[in-house]
Amino acid sequence: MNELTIAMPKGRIFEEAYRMLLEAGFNLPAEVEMSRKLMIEIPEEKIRFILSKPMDVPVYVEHGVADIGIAGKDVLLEQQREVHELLDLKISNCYIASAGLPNTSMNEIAPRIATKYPNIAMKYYKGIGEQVEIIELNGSIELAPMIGLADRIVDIVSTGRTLKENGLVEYEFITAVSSRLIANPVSYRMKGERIMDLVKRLKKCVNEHKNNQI
Ligand SMILES: Nc1ncnc2c1ncn2[C@@H]1O[C@H](COP(=O)(O)OP(=O)(O)OP(=O)(O)O)[C@@H](O)[C@H]1O
Ligand SMILES: O=P(O)(O)OC[C@H]1O[C@H](OP(=O)(O)OP(=O)(O)O)[C@H](O)[C@@H]1O
Repeated sequence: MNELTIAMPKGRIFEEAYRMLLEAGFNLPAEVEMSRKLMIEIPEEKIRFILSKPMDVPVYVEHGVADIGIAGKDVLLEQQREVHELLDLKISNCYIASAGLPNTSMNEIAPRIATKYPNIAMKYYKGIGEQVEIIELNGSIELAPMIGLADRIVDIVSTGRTLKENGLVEYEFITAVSSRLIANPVSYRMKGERIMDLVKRLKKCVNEHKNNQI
């Protein structure tokens, strides 16, 4: 059996993704103790996890140091890397939207859009024929309209709580987001059997989740 290196995003997605691997029958420790370790070896399954920032997962997979990885569709759309998207895991669901102060229209000339997703935002506004100026931020995006840095933000919305608590309203839905299983194209060819077995088992979990929701 080939050794498989899996890039896992630390933070929000990790817990749901790890639980799914357990459900898929992989022989993993029931709980991963929260340590500072960034690489976890599971010799029984010939699996090695590398834990990275969510935005970095496609980088490891594209370079082939991880065979597969789990990444948000937001990250994949933003980065457009050379990786295969194998399966929608339908976890960590949220969406990308534009938002701003209530009852305000955008500046007529080059409205300013604050975002952690410059490519997604640029493509969206280009698509609707708006010429915008992108202001790239790394977090706390909702601050931007409040303090006059931007007319609108383009950011993730999940519960809507952050928008509400900062007095912002949603203007346009841009795209739905969930986590995806991705693979390095060479690994996909060389370790195809192993990767397809994993896809099959995870697909079964995705379908079971769907059936439980009906
Ligand atoms: N409410 C949410 N806010 C942000 N990301 C979410 C949310 N719900 C689901 N996600 C998914 O989780 C991923 C982000 O995870 P997380 O919030 O742990 O990282 P981050 O805050 O972007 O990273 P960093 O560690 O660099 O601050 C996104 O790429 C998205 O796919
Ligand atoms: O709709 P909600 O459930 O409120 O979730 C959306 C918020 O969560 C994310 O922020 P995060 O907590 O990752 O903080 P940061 O982007 O400011 O680092 C996102 O950027 C929104 O601000």
